[in-house]
Amino acid sequence: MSPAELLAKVAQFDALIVRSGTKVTREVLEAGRGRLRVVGRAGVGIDNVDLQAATEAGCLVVNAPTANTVAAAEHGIALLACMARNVSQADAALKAGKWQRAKYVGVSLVGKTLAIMGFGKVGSEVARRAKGLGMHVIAHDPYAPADKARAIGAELVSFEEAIAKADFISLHMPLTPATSKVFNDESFGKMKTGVWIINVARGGVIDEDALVRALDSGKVAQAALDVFTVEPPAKDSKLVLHENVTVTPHLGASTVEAQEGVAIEIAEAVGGALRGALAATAVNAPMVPAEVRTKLLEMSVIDCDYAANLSSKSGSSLYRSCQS
Ligand SMILES: NC(=O)C1=CN([C@@H]2O[C@H](COP(=O)(O)OP(=O)(O)OC[C@H]3O[C@@H](n4cnc5c(N)ncnc54)[C@H](O)[C@@H]3O)[C@@H](O)[C@H]2O)C=CC1
Ligand SMILES: O=C(O)C(=O)COP(=O)(O)O
Repeated sequence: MSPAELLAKVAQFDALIVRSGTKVTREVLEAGRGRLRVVGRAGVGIDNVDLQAATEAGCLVVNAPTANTVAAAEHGIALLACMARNVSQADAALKAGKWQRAKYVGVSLVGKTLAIMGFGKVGSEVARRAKGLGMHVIAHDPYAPADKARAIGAELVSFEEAIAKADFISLHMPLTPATSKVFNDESFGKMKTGVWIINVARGGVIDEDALVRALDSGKVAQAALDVFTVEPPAKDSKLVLHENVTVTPHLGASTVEAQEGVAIEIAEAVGGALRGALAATAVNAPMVPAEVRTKLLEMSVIDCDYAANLSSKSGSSLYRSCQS
């Protein structure tokens, strides 16, 4: 649907399920007021949903946090290996009739230091795989427990230490106000000259103009990017067209297996949230006497199925059910 079509139709639905391409703006949430109870993000990152506006509209936001983890990690590893061996550039050259073996000498991964920025579900799976490639793995994550990293053979370090020591840096933190453009002129300046960057997280964590400058100066040897500040990026984007940049169109979660898993995970999450919303409606229904409402709230109404069932009953039977 186009944004205009979504605005026109959203009020007809109790739940809306989106991927990253749909922006659930304040305008969309306002248009859905009165009917829309749940926004399901069929994937991990919820930076495309206006959470404040959703809260104000009384709309629950749920995601599918686990089903695409491996797909995203595998894509990160694919980009890492592809970039280190100039696969996309050599492929384009050979298809243009150029047999350039000397131009496309790569670098080896074994023994190199990989910094994982954001040691959550995807980051830790990338770490596991990188260990298998013989890389030395360090990680930065202000919230990850050190024993989780140790179990994988990775060392948790500060932001400064991670970016200063790494030969390769792979980004796996969410896009939040705190992570917006944390990779900028200043942080590129603190990295090793000739560092390699992989981004399967969100384009917005990098200042893209600063990355172009770092690529032009040779500070960054190459970058492999699955995500961009604006998607799709402009056709004449200097970053996308840069000869030392490998790009994919936000494909991290796009495997057959991941999308099947995400579909199931988000259906369950949205179903659960709708039952919860119905439970709240049942408890707050005008025919529920105040003392029964108080009792139900004391019980926290943890049995959503039961409460949802109540909401579908007529006034008097609802009252009797609440009493019992
Ligand atoms: N390219 C793609 O198709 C996909 C992209 N993603 C992106 O990857 C991100 C990570 O996904 P998951 O690992 O599943 O999420 P997660 O929530 O398991 O991990 C994110 C980690 O980042 C850490 N973090 C938060 N702020 C940080 C900071 N300032 N510096 C360093 N670490 C910080 C958190 O503590 C957490 O451990 C998602 O938010 C999403 O934006 C996820 C799946 C597919
Ligand atoms: O799960 C995520 O955070 C992703 O970035 C995947 O996005 P998509 O559902 O493929 O548009």
